[in-house]
Amino acid sequence: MSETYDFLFKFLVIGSAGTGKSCLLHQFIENKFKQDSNHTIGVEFGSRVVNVGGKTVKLQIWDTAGQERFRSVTRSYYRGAAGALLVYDITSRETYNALTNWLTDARTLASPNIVIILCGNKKDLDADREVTFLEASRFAQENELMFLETSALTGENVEEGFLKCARTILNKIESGELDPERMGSGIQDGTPSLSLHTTSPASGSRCVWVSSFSPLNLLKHLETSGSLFMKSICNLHLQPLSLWSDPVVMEGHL
Ligand SMILES: Nc1nc2c(ncn2[C@@H]2O[C@H](COP(=O)(O)OP(=O)(O)OP(=O)(O)O)[C@@H](O)[C@H]2O)c(=O)[nH]1
Repeated sequence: MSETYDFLFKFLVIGSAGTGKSCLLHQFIENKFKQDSNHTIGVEFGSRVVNVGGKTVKLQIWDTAGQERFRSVTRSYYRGAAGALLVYDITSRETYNALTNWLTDARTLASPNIVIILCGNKKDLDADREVTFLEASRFAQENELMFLETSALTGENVEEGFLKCARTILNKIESGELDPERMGSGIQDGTPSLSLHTTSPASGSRCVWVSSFSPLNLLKHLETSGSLFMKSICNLHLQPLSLWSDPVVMEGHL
């Protein structure tokens, strides 16, 4: 179905493996905890339309694999992201110590202006905490990040994290600090979009990928990210069905 919205923001969810990135995305999209979450291979995708400050905003969210072996693939998705959730696990100092590397990647590969919210996830496991709220808040302050502790399990602060990030981007657009027209801003206005659907007969799951791009950005996107990655790992063949019929304009087979 075609959706109308005022803006589309590209978001990333980044951070070390096992911190709960996929569960946070799932909680935000489905409003429930993802049981038996497995390591993400490459990237996964979700989207949701939200209302922020009187505007309708579609969040196009790329959940990246935290494992080092996927780093070169996931890095290719950073370009042009407007916002990011940078996730660590409050029960793992190792994931907290890795934050600086993730932050450097986000600011160099996405955009120096990317709006980032630091999420200390697994807040429900307070008894096993290895990172205090205070030290993480200091880190956030020193690095000009917003900060929240979240729980993908209980849902606490999950919606707030995504919305806070979106609200900040919108404020920056309204104040003129961010220009949505700039190439690579990670922001599109609500012009008609194309959807990209793929089907996996092997797994029987449909809509492995569903994403929307304005027509102008579609070819660029296909060149730079989704299709190349999918082609490289899954031998995906994309076939245009019809360029202007919404929602299914392309179909692929794994
Ligand atoms: N208690 C608790 N467990 C969580 C929470 N979020 C995620 N988990 C668990 O943490 C593990 C990893 O979660 P994922 O969402 O797969 O982690 P990820 O960051 O996406 O991992 P990669 O895909 O490898 O980068 C799973 O066993 C989840 O059940 C949370 O808020 N609380």
